[in-house]
Amino acid sequence: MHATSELTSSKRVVLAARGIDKAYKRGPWPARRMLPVLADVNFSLRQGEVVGLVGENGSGKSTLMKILVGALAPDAGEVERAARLGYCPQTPQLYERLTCDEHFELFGHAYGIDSRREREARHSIYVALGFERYARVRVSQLSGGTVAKLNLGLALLADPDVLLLDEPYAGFDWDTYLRFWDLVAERRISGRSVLIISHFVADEERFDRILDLRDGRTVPR
Ligand SMILES: Nc1ncnc2c1ncn2[C@@H]1O[C@H](COP(=O)(O)OP(=O)(O)OP(=O)(O)O)[C@@H](O)[C@H]1O
Repeated sequence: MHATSELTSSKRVVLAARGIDKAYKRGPWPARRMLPVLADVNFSLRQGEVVGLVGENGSGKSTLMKILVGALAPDAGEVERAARLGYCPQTPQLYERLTCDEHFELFGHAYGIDSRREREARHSIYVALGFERYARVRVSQLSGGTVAKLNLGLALLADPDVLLLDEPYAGFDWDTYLRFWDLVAERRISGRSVLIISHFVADEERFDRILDLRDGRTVPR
């Protein structure tokens, strides 16, 4: 793990969750019961931190991520967002008939970025992740790995202060995996924060902190 984690502890908190509970309804009526997934989760992310949230399949990682970004309401607890967030969901929310370029244009409009800045950002994302040659290819014709690059690229487009990534490197080849970590390291140096959730962590030294999600709670490793 990075030696600077003590340094970052003096930095401001950009995202915090306190006392988060979440349960889902399960099973057919009338045998419906509540399945508790998160129980009193407390979490914070500081400026310039790269944090891993690790847990086995079904442990509630995506549920917590959705609550952190505001896509899902918790049953109890609160989330404080003190910076601009970018979110890369586990299942890409893309349009089959649109090309990569068209996605960047569409998301650029949605983020309110002017078209010159959007084109510059798009170009550097293509170069950083190595998929410029697919710029004019429709999503329906892209490989799974390229879809994952586009999904990540769209989260990067508005240059958010905090990047929340749900299983970002699952479909990446080795070269892209290394490019991904270069990109994360650059963001870290420039004071931006990254939260990565995954069911496995191969390179612990790339993170400032790793938290395990176990029995509905986050436990520092
Ligand atoms: N909308 C839903 N309704 C009912 N149960 C749900 C719903 N979403 C998730 N669950 C259940 O909540 C638990 C946690 O799911 P979640 O997707 O948060 O886990 P995860 O740690 O991200 O899993 P994975 O590593 O497989 O992606 C699982 O048992 C899942 O089946």
